Amino acid sequence: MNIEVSGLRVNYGDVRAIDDMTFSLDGGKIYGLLGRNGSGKTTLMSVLAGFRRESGGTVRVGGHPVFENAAITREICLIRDAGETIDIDKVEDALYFAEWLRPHWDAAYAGELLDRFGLRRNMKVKEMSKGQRSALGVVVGLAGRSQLTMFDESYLGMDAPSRYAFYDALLADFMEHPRTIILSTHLIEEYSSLFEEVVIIDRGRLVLHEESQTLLSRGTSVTGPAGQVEAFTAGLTVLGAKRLGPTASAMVYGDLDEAQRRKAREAGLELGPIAMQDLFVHLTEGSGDAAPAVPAADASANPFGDAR
Ligand SMILES: Nc1ncnc2c1ncn2[C@@H]1O[C@H](COP(=O)(O)OP(=O)(O)OP(=O)(O)O)[C@@H](O)[C@H]1O
Repeated sequence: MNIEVSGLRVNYGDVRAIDDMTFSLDGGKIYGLLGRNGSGKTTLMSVLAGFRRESGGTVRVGGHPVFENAAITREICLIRDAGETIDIDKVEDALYFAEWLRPHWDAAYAGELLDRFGLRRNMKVKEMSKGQRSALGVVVGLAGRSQLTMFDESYLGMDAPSRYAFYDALLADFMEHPRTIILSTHLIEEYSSLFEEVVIIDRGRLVLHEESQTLLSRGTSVTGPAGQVEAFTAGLTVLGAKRLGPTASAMVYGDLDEAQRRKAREAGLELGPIAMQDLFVHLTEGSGDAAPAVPAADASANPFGDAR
């Protein structure tokens, strides 16, 4: 299910949570929606799900407006952090409700997932732990097989084995039943390998939307003799650097061309990937401007700082 967002604005009274946001997603992929606290992720997903009306601009899912459009919202599922089932008595009631609501509901798969997360049908939702409630949300989200499925930090409270079980289940089920999945998370490194494309927002504005691989290719770690690392990175955008004895390692933002890579090799430097989380921090720090620029002062500052 494709998504087109054009000039979107969402206000809460005087607060503008989304400001002139435009992007489009082809659908049929797993997307990461990343942004710092209060950047507008939940607001954006609420509008995509039809829970909230846009204040301006347009949102189309599968080519149709979403708000108060039952034909399209029945194909959309948004699972919030504590699960969307919190006012429901028992797990079995949550499943019954989901089956009634979701046209592609797979009851057998829901049963499998309950076992995988150690949930029982007769459990009372209000007596479940936060992690168990999140797991129930995940079961409802996955077994619903909605054309557009969004998980808004739905892993909150889930322990590491449960989160890994979620990633495995999500990927396996997505391969068998491709659909559009949007995951918002602050656990960027845990999730990053799932994302085919990434949308980063900051203070209600789009920072970037691109393939994960393209984003990752913008960052390079440079490791080797400290003097050589410093000489090589002079004039480049250095996100961070550390030094251990005679060896230093720096994270560089921006494409390195073949000549630069050759120069690095000749200087005995090792080039490697850097983590998506480091790129995210760089892209969203400071002013929150849409352009992923580093203030000139940062580029010229000595990134090796006190470590020298
Ligand atoms: N009901 C509301 N009333 C007023 N302001 C709100 C409301 N909900 C959200 N906001 C504001 O809108 C902005 C975006 O909030 P939103 O919850 O969408 O961010 P988020 O990216 O999901 O944050 P987090 O990562 O902390 O969950 C914030 O400035 C927030 O204070």
